[in-house]
Amino acid sequence: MIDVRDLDVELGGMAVLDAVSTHIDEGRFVGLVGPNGAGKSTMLRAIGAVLKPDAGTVSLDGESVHDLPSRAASRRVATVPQDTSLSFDFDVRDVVAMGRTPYRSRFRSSVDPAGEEAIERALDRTETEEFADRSISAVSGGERQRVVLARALAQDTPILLLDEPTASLDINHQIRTLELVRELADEGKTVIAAIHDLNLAAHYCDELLLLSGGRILESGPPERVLTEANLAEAFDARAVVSRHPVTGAVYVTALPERGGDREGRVHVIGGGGTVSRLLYVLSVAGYEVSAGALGEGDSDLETARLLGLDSVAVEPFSPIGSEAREAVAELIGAADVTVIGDCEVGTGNLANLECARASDALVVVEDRPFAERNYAGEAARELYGALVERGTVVGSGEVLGAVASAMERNP
Ligand SMILES: Nc1ncnc2c1ncn2[C@@H]1O[C@H](COP(=O)(O)OP(=O)(O)OP(=O)(O)O)[C@@H](O)[C@H]1O
Repeated sequence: MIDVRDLDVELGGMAVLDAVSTHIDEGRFVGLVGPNGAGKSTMLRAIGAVLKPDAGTVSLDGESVHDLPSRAASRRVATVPQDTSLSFDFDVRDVVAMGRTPYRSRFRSSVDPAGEEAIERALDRTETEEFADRSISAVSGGERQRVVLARALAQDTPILLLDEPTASLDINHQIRTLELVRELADEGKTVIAAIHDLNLAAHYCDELLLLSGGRILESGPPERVLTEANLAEAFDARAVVSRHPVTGAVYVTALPERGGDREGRVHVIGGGGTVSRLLYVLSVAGYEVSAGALGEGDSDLETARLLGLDSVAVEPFSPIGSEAREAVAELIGAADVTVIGDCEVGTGNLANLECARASDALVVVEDRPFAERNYAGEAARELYGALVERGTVVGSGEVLGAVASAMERNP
């Protein structure tokens, strides 16, 4: 159990950590997230007794880490620093063996019965065995990062502190490393890791601590911490938070700032991925964009959600019910311009197109000619034909211009 109480750290005359308090239970995997310079490394260094705080305490199972003799502290906490460069030229296996230092006597060439096994196990779990006999100066940056993790594992501590453990790793090893760290936590280790990739952090960690300007802005399960408001405050970034469609984990997408100069509301009718790009382009241009109705599972709906747009969702592959129809009518009523994407004119879209009739300013995207589309019967064809006649028909590359003109005509 780690208990951090009112931690203050000043560096170079600046308050880097300001009254930081938190409590971490055994076997938890906690992700430390926050912008550059927030104080993540400093917090890890203070918890790992690498740095003495100016005020406050860090207790491990009730004992102050800063009062423990260094060997005792090293048997409790292992740290993998951000900078893994080593200034000596040992073989990888010897570097990993250094993790056993806290268990070796300085006076006798004494025995560390668990040592060999711990070293082999650490090499095995970090997949560094294959280059164990190579010099540490002859491995890549990412391989070295795994070696330093192996050294920390060989240290066999109940607490593991990792400062950006995946920073120089390829995508495969990022996942493998975090899977390993997850396993270690499930086996009972308490892990705190500074992680820049919010989505990896959300997927693997039990809890997140969001640090900003040396203070904890939020802590708790990923869905509580990674909110649009918290991300805006901590990172000064526009981001939308959704659920990853495959893993179900909280998923953050950082967006470019809205262009800002385009004003007005645009409603988009699409489906089957025909308007995903369009939703993005209109939204980034600055418009308030809404979409729908779209079937659950439709990639256009996923995009709308990722972009944080107003959308109407319905059961997939079924006609749009009266409630959804009303919602669509309301969005179209509020919009200055309605855009019909290059989508199917099938049963699914029929009610949307009927609602679009009410729009005073219609832009119709036609990458495929009228005749080549699929229609759900003659009535659908007629309805669509009527909309085409009333609207401005453009290719998908010209939509932004067409929307701007329609806005001007319909202020
Ligand atoms: N030795 C030092 N002297 C003065 N200021 C320092 C020192 N070490 C760190 N800082 C400052 O303390 C702040 C916090 O640094 P820290 O490394 O803890 O941030 P971080 O959240 O880990 O950042 P990053 O994501 O960039 O690694 C930064 O503004 C940094 O410039």
